[in-house]
Amino acid sequence: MVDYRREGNVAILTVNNPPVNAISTRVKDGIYECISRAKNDTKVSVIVIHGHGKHFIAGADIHGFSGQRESSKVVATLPEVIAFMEASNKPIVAAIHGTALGGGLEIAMGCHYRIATKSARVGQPEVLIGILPGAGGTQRLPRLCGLGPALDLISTGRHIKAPQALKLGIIDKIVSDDILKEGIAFAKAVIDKPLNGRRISTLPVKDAENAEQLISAANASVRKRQRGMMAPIWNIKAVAESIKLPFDEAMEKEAEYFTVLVTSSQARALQYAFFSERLAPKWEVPGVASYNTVKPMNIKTAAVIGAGTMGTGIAMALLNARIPVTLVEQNKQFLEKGVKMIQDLYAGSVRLGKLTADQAKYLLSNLKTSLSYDDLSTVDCVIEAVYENMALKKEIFAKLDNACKPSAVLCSNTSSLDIDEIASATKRPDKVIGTHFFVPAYYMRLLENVRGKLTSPETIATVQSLGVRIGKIPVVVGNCDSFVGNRMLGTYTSEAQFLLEEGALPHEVDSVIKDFGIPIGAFEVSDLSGLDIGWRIRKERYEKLEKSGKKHDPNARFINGERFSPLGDTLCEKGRFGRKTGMGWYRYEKPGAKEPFIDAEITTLLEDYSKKHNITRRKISPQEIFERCFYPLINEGFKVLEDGIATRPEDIDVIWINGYGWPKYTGGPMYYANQIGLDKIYDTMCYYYEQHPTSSHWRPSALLRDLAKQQLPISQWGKQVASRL
Ligand SMILES: CC(C)(COP(=O)(O)OP(=O)(O)OC[C@H]1O[C@@H](n2cnc3c(N)ncnc32)[C@H](O)[C@@H]1OP(=O)(O)O)[C@@H](O)C(=O)NCCC(=O)NCCSC(=O)C[C@@H](O)CCCCCCCCCCCCC(=O)O
Repeated sequence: MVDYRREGNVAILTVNNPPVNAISTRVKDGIYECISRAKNDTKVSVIVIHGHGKHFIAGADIHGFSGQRESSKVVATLPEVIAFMEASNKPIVAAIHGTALGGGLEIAMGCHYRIATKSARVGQPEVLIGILPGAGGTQRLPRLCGLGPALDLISTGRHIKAPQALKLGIIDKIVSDDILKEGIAFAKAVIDKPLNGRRISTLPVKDAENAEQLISAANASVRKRQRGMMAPIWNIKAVAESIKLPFDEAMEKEAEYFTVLVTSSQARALQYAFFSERLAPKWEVPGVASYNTVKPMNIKTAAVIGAGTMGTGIAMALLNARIPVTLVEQNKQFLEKGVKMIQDLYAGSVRLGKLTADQAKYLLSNLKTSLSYDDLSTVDCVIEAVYENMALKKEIFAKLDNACKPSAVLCSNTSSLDIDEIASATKRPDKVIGTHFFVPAYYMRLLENVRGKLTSPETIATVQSLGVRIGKIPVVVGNCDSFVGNRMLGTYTSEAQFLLEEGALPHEVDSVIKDFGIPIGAFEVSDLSGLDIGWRIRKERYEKLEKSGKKHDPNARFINGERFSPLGDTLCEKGRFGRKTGMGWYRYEKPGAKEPFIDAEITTLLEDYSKKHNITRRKISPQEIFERCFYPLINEGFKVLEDGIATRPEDIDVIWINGYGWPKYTGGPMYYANQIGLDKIYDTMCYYYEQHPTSSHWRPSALLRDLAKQQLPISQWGKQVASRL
């Protein structure tokens, strides 16, 4: 785990714990033993610590916070090991490449010098997994780089690159990529330098005079950006101790606050989410294939069909990953508008300093445009991103099938339509797959990859690997109406509207949703994305119904015996499409304005509606709103597992956290269900199903029922499903 060797008078400690050199008990013990050995070795004058593989040290082993810890041979805790390093009379140099994160940076700060390669990143990301830097990070970082930057880095968890770390004084020098050679050379040059002033714990905190202002600004930012999370508040509190107490006493506070956080349910949920996100790309279709049995195709070039918001966003996601893209539209004007959208977004990134002008120019140089599918004969992958219309999509896929080389993978960005039907328009259904991106596609991390009945494992592997390459978290799901995310969302949006019919107002429903931690309410989001989008899809369904001989009544509150709310259609008929028309479920100052206001017209419309349908409006409690919005959604997640549409509860959680703003600190809907108690959810489902028998989303899932009855956690779901098959 930690190797020791000596080169002349330099002791070299190599941390070797793949894949990221995380600090396990054995690594911690190894560092302690090697430092002791170097201290006692009379031939050693200076010590270099570095990491084997891609990283210096990416922090403590996260598995250790909730699992069983290995017993320690040397007993000293990590903070004690770091204090032992700092007290050494022989200089210690941290030679950093890859990342020095969390406990890795804390170890580096226990050293007397820190050098790093230019591409190295450092940070204290503990807050993101619900804890705080518990090995002196909250006390040494403000002494090293100042209170303001330390508060920022520790409360946000963001990583910074070596050049910025150098500016902040976190590292002493940027060196070439031959990090060990550089470390040894640097160490030799500092052998005789006095260590006074190099032991960070002995230094005063920089910027202490502005402490009050800096701490209240940090707290204000947390309230705004990390609402509902407890870790950022405790992180700030721990850093604030650095200006109130001497180092040793503040370290005791750090340990006390660390204990509060590490035992919290938020920390457990965030750590579960951390590992779930890393599990998602490792897809598995039980009994068929999995990520480690199939090789993906290498995508060298891609095309995107449709230059609207979705198509241009997808094109940018590909361009950002240096994949040349051909953007195709049927109409020159649309194409030019799309290209302008991309150019403007890159120009904005340049203005914000996220890209240099040269980088933006390079990215744009990989964008080609075309009005003809004939230009797609050599591309490896095409992503269709036109509006949701089956006939149109089938027409496009038939044309793509003729125009593209036989090995090309054909993807549809549909958010709800049947992939098998789309694939049936081609002679290569094995190469057809859904790639459901989320708006804005260049930013949102979720990619829901929808496999059809005939999609080949190689095609699945290809889009999963492409997803990782373009910085997404790809999740494989099965084909059903609206797939996983939108299928579960459907229960929530329907129930939100039923609540309006029965007495709630849009802002009342939205505030319960936001209080739970979802950043935007159901009605706010509907106004943001445009009510007309759902209306168009529904109108297609009404037409289909009519074709099958069933007349659609615009006032109908039931379709095929299932409760339905026509309220969305009513608003659209009045031209209330949401923000873009200045009115939807809310009123806006003008079309396009962002701030929603409660609209008296909507209140009247709802009252009239309820009267017309003989519904007695009543005050609906926040608890009822909560249960009615979220329990059917969770229940649908269980049904999705039962149906084999999702292969793991973790995948559903990743979808909801990364595509729908579900608060990560609750772990996602499936993990959260366990926290509420599966029996409680099941009983509540039964209660509402009795009251609302015409809403099938209240029918409890059999899987939920079985687990609840046997008092089993969701982790046992696989066995339950298997036992019924
Ligand atoms: C490092 C990354 C940036 C790499 O990203 P990349 O995309 O390249 O790769 P992946 O993310 O896919 O990761 C690859 C692989 O590695 C696994 N992994 C990554 N990091 C860790 C980790 N830290 N632990 C375990 N495993 C990790 C990952 O799961 C993948 O595995 P797979 O099987 O899927 O291949 C990126 O990975 C990243 O950002 N990692 C997380 C970095 C991080 O969060 N670091 C902080 C960790 S927490 C920490 O360091 C806490 C410290 O402050 C120390 C706290 C000490 C506490 C001691 C308290 C004592 C209190 C005193 C009490 C005294 C009284 C008493 O004793 O009683």
